[in-house]
Amino acid sequence: MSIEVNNVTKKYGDFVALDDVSVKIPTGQLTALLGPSGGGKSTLLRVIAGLDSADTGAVTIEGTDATKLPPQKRNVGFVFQHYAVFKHMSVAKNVAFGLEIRHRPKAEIKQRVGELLELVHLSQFAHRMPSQLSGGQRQRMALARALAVEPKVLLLDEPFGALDAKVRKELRDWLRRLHDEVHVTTVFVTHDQEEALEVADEIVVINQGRVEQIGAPDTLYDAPANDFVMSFLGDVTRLGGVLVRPHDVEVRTSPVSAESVEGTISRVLRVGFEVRLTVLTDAGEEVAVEMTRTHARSLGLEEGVTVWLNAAPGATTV
Ligand SMILES: Nc1ncnc2c1ncn2[C@@H]1O[C@H](COP(=O)(O)OP(=O)(O)OP(=O)(O)O)[C@@H](O)[C@H]1O
Repeated sequence: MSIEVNNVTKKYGDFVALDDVSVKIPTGQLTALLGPSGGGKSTLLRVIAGLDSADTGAVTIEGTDATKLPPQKRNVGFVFQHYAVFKHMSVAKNVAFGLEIRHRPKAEIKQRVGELLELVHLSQFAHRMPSQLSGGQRQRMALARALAVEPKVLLLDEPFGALDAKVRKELRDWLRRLHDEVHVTTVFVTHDQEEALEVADEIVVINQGRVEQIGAPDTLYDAPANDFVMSFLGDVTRLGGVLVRPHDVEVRTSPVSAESVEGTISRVLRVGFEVRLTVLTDAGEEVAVEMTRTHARSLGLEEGVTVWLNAAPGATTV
């Protein structure tokens, strides 16, 4: 195991930020720490980095007990959301910084910086100043700088947090490809479930200082351990008292079984290729349903139409 966090508790005054957290992160894996704001994700990352110390518990990195080691002795590279760039240094100098303070030979530094800039697709910007880069480019520069000293572990706190949706998506794809190339054990913090589902090999769901579930994206999505994980990883609605995903609600214009729930369509919203319906059931539940436009059209679904709802066979329910 590359990173092991065992029974870590961290308090700020009386407030418990991490409550007996244990996580194992295998070598070479890309892991997301996912959860709502204030849940403890950044605190856990900082404890792994050594920027914060645990009150109790232990952190092991690559078999070495790192609990008491200072950050610079842990062989981790980190990039935090409000990335610190050296504004007065060129992109190449920023990337070279970690190697220069380690007094590596000039020729080696030049070669390594060249390779890294190629890796993050910034070769043509080597001589620019950080202020002449876009947000996404600056973030890639920060990643190159963190990778320069060949850390065993890369820790990223909301690496794409401050960027717009399109750039986030590009960087997300890029991070996945980069990870496939260099295989450095990577842990990144995000509150964006789609980002975690798309990029990570494994997701650790953290809420109120506790680990709710750890698993591959598909496992968490298809077999959530509880209400919290189900609602955090994807949309949910309540049908007949159970949580179900809106696209797993089947709509018919006549009942198919004794379980069919009768209701009236109270709202129809068209978003791109899909249609989102709100159905008010006779029991007073407002059920959200998602389906394709074609399907909605073929059933003649409009506001005011009476329908019967069932959870699709095999649907995930909690
Ligand atoms: N230095 C500190 N002093 C006191 N409380 C703190 C400190 N750092 C964090 N906390 C509290 O610990 C809790 C967890 O914070 P943390 O930053 O780990 O959450 P997070 O899951 O990363 O949230 P976000 O997504 O908003 O960054 C929060 O309630 C926060 O207010």
